[in-house]
Amino acid sequence: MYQYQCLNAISEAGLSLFSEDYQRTEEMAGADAVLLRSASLHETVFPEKLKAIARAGAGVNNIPLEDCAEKGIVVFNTPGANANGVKELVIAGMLLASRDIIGGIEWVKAHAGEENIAKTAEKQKKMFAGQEIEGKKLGVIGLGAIGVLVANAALHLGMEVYGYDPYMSVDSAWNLSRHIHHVKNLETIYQECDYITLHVPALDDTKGMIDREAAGQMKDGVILLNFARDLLVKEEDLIEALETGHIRKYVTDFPTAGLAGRDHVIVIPHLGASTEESEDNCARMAVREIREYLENGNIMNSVNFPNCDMGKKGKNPRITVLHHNVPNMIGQFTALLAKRGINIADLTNKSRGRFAYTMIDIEDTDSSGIAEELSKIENVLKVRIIL
Ligand SMILES: NC(=O)c1ccc[n+]([C@@H]2O[C@H](COP(=O)([O-])OP(=O)(O)OC[C@H]3O[C@@H](n4cnc5c(N)ncnc54)[C@H](O)[C@@H]3O)[C@@H](O)[C@H]2O)c1
Ligand SMILES: O=C(O)[C@H](O)COP(=O)(O)O
Repeated sequence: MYQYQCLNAISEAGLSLFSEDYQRTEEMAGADAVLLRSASLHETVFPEKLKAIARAGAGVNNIPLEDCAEKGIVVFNTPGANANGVKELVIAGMLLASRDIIGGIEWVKAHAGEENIAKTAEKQKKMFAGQEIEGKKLGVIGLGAIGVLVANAALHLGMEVYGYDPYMSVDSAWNLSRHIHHVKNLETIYQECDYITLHVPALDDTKGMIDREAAGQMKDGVILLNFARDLLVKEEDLIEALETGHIRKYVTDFPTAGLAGRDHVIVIPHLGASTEESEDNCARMAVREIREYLENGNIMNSVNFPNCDMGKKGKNPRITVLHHNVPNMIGQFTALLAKRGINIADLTNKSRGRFAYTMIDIEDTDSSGIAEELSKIENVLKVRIIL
């Protein structure tokens, strides 16, 4: 029986995919797997039994990935599963920033109950006039699952789209419309675009990327959208640019004390992925990843270990070893099995940065004591025998 814990509300469409071999627990100490959305794990002391963490979503800056890897905990996310939900909200954000829809609706609310409201509205509506997005230039920074969808959708709305992503995947390249200008530097985006939208993860080299210098290169009156992470923008520099009107509007999915209620800022309470469809998609993918790892040892969509797949486990035990990516690990594993007279039916080893993963199918039914012996090898992080 496997135990799982949910640290955030995870859609039933996903949880119902757990078989009767899985039981929900409220205690992390007993959990084999944890599912979460944006709950922070940076202060968490991880229990020995924990094997997997699945982030039902894209961003993993709420999880200490290296720390988890050192403890032999595989962390997964659900790439692309909420991208459409975010794309739709970004388009809404662009429209809200272009037309004073919010101001207009508030005006109507304030005049509720007035007999002559229709007549007054016709007189007052010039206060809420705006501009159209068709024909304007949009810069998309980060052409991953969300960036590509936003870029293609904006193109269909008649915008001229510039995209920047030096690390773009082949999949994204396939999905991106060829009508998008693929630019090689951020300066072009800053200097050309009327709207700029951020779709990069919060990493060391992206945190604070929108600072005074970046803002200074942008066009006067630019509209900036941030549905990626608050940390990408230096708030004091942003506020300065908003006060001078250089940045005309900032639309963000991340409320902060400094921005909530401020003029020229539209703050949404992190709703990008909060749609029925995205929540269901993320939960389903997260549960499938956990089941595949716990039951077969296969890793797909990990963000701290390499992906590795040996198919469905056969009738004999499968040994899985998470370890540091250093020489002679496989030599030591196979020597240990050879010493016991155990033949290997199949073996896969994959590495990713400092970490690696080895899966071994043995031609023997008796695996007793192997896990203990393998665990003693230096640089081994976690051993599992899947029976
Ligand atoms: N608002 C929300 O609810 C919501 C929902 C999902 C994701 N997000 C955020 O959006 C981010 C992007 O999500 P995604 O699903 O598109 O992820 P993704 O991994 O598919 O795409 C990220 C893209 O950013 C690119 N990138 C990385 N560093 C870059 C850099 N320095 N300059 C330019 N491009 C760079 C990568 O090459 C990749 O193509 C997530 O990391 C998360 O922080 C927010
Ligand atoms: O990175 C993500 O997937 C989003 O920020 C969504 O976060 P949420 O699952 O907490 O809504």
